[in-house]
Amino acid sequence: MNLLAPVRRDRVLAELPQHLRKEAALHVRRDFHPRVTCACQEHRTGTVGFKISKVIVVGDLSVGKTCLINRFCKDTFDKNYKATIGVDFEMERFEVLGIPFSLQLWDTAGQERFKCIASTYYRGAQAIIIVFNLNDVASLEHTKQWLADALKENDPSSVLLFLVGSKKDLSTPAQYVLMERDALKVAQEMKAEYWAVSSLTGENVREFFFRVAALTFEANVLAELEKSGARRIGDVVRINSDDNNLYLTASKKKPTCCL
Ligand SMILES: Nc1nc2c(ncn2[C@@H]2O[C@H](COP(=O)(O)OP(=O)(O)OP(=O)(O)O)[C@@H](O)[C@H]2O)c(=O)[nH]1
Ligand SMILES: [Mg+2]
Repeated sequence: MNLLAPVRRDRVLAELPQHLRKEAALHVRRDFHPRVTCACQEHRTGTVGFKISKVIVVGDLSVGKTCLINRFCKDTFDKNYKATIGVDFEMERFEVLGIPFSLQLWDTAGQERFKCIASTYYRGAQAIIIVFNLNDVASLEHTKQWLADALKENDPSSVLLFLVGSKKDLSTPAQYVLMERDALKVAQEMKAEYWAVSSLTGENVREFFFRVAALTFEANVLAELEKSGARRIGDVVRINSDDNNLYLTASKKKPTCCL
């Protein structure tokens, strides 16, 4: 893979992609954080343009993790089940607000016998995608355990969480409504952003990964700004301490400028 090849035109993000459900979103701002927009305009994003952010995808066997990644990265869908053995990964390059940004998508095995190998790849993730099957309530219940395992290897205070219901094409509207109600509750408990997708039809797949790329990028730039001391003392820059953040955890002081 050539890291220097131009970014595909359909991987260019000029605006913040929106959440699916406001009840379970990482934040509900319409635009990128003003500091991020400002830093990108001035090319003050530190190492973000050169960084590859790691995203891990976990969940029960056969919920559709591999199909989800393949639909987005290769625009393909295979109706035959081929279990992932250990892990697999795909690299996807974006341009966000004019800055190159790459996501490394780690597709892990859901089968118990491969879990041990897969879990050795959990460390250092900037985002965790927990997938369940919208037509299988047990797979939703198991997401809590998948999350707990993934968090053992990562910093819970900085990692972004996404709870994704798969195989939306297989549920009737009435079944979907019931499942979504439960899934939103789980997402809120986890402080995860909720999505529902179909890799067969492609519904919401692109929107979802664009959101992952945008929020991971935004968190990275904010962390860089914080690290580089480009903030004023007492002006805490944290993605999870924003006014519009539903999962508010810390007290905050509103930024008054983009520095
Ligand atoms: N109808 C439908 N079938 C799907 C969808 N996504 C995946 N599948 C099917 O579900 C089965 C399992 O999909 P995979 O993507 O291999 O599942 P996985 O989560 O990667 O499984 P492991 O690698 O064992 O953990 C395959 O037969 C897919 O064709 C979807 O959106 N709709
Ligand atoms: Mg797989």
